Amino acid sequence: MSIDTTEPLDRERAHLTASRAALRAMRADAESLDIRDVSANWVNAEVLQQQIERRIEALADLAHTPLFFGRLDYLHAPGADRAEGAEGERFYIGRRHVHDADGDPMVIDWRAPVSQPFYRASRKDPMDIGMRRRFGYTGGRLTAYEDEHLSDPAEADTGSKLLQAEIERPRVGPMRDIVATIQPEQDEIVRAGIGGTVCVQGAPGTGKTAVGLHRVAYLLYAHRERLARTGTLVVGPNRSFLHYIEQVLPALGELHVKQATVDDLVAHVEVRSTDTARAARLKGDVRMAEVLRRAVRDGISTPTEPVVVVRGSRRWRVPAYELEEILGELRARDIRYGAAADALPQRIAHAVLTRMEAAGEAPDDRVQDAVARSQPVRAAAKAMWPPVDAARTVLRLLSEPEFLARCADGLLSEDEQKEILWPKPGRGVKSAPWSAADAVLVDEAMDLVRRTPSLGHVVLDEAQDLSPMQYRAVGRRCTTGSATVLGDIAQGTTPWATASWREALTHLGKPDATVEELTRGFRVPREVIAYASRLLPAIAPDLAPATSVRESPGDLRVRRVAAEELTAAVLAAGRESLEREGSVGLIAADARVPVLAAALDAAGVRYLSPGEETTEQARLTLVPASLAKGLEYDYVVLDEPSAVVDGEPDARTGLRRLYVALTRAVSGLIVVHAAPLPEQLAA
Ligand SMILES: Nc1ncnc2c1ncn2[C@@H]1O[C@H](COP(=O)(O)OP(=O)(O)OP(=O)(O)O)[C@@H](O)[C@H]1O
Repeated sequence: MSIDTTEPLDRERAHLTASRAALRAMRADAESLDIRDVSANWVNAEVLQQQIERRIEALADLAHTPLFFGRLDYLHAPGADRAEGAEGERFYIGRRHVHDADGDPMVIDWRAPVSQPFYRASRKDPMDIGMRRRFGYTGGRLTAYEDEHLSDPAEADTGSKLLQAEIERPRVGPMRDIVATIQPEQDEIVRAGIGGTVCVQGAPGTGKTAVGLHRVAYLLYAHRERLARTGTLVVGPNRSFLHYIEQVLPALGELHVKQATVDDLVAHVEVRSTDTARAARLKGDVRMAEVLRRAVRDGISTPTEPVVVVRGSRRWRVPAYELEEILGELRARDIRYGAAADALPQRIAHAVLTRMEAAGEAPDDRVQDAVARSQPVRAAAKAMWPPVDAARTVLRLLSEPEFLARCADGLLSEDEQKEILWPKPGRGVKSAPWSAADAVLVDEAMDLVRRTPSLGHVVLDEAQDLSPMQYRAVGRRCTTGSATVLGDIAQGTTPWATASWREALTHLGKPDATVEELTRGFRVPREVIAYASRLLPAIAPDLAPATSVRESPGDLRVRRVAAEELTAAVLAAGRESLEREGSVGLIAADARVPVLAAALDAAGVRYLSPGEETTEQARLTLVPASLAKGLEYDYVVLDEPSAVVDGEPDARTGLRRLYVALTRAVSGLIVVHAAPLPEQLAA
């Protein structure tokens, strides 16, 4: 390996300049396209114009994201049969494809098959690569390169300094893409086929979120048309997290991926109350799916009267027993409640038509439609299979003890039923005291009535925190597509957090998904992860601690102070951290946040809320422990660990919350406490 700054660098800079010029020309071409002559009608023209505008948008030259970050020199032309004399080819690898005026590639998209060896080739398997070159940039300027001759046995494998520099880079601002340094084990997940669902268990900072986002970008490249039709979605735990990650995909040229929380997906009713932990757990229990199925079907009733249809001078009669048969058949079929309701009048009409034919008439489809729409048939169908409003059904379930008892018979104990009933019955869908867990029930009920449309691919981040009913809600949004499920059992902080990925995947409707594990940590320094891992035996005994790829051991300090000095000491630690480069996160139990906010205000220290972008001027964020998940800061000051633990309904959840808070630091962690540390940490 060599880091060189002489002449070859000039050649590479020249290629960069030429590539940027080529990109500008591509954009100018797109801008000057005149579609008036080629599109026959205005609908086509509109669609075409939109596509062109998207292309122009995607071709923007972003000053701070280098156009290419790597180069591959193949030993032979890819695809050529490697005959002697076949010439090797050189490819520059970047965030998007750039070609010159003749259409020859100047930069290859990182997602293209020829780019793959950039991420995967090794000395063991050089993948026909003679040389792999990585480029280093400083403020948009190409300043260094690093070569590996993978087939040269004499060259020592010393690891990449540029990779190391990228990992150690001080953090400011939102999450960035890792496209220049995706690691082989990450690349395998990024490029896994679209057909299957992949679940990734990974310790804090192993790149789960990064991998999930790059996977979406990869799938959009490899299956652009299909996914443009069906759509893609990234699901994250909360708004601040979504703000933190929202610029990664646009930087990769993907501007149209939806991002949402689970609550957003099921926002059919206004959430205005909170459940007890026990009620929320019960409402998230998978038994509720069957309770709801019964509730939705509760109104179905066996006919006792025949249907009589009058046409002209004749009366046609379908007896009750035959109606009952039709009903039985519909009940047994695995179709949505609403679809069955739509089908029922047609079925009854069919029975009428059979009678007409038997009597020598020759009715056609129009007659069948007319019969199906006739008043007696519609009335009978409505009585047998009444229309259902999903939200009203759930409202009744949570308001009427007898209705709940009927639907939950043999599923929920009396005690459990009491627990989930609202203290006061809801009056109407608009004003009822819906909780977040109730909204998920409404979503399930809606899907029982009408099938929820499925997307092509869904990425589910921080998946460990979902309840079985929430997994089902996400799962029905990818029934015909696939999913990437990312999480860490040790970071599960909801009372219903999953204990097993197999189980979670079953609820999601993807029981055959493959489960991969990532163990190399890119965020948390060695000493800090070792400290946090003291909690693992108590919170997730089956998981191995992550290893850290960071060279610096990290800066870990634990300070005990007198109770009355706690806030001042935390403030001092915050100030101390601000003297270093990069972002600072002051993490505290939610209940401690107002006190710390007041202290920061009084001291004139400017601070942000999670999700607000850190800048060179505003680098300190005050983070309630409940929002720390998924975020990272260069330096973390952790206020009173025992308060973080005590903020949760049970000790295990508390320790998991603490584990999340302890694993947000990139460079250093200062723990400040007045109360004794939790014994697992003090050990
Ligand atoms: N291959 C890589 N090259 C450079 N940086 C990386 C790489 N993989 C991950 N990182 C960085 O490591 C940090 C942690 O990544 P990420 O947030 O994706 O981890 P995570 O597994 O989702 O963590 P958590 O469990 O805490 O949510 C991020 O700053 C990310 O950019």
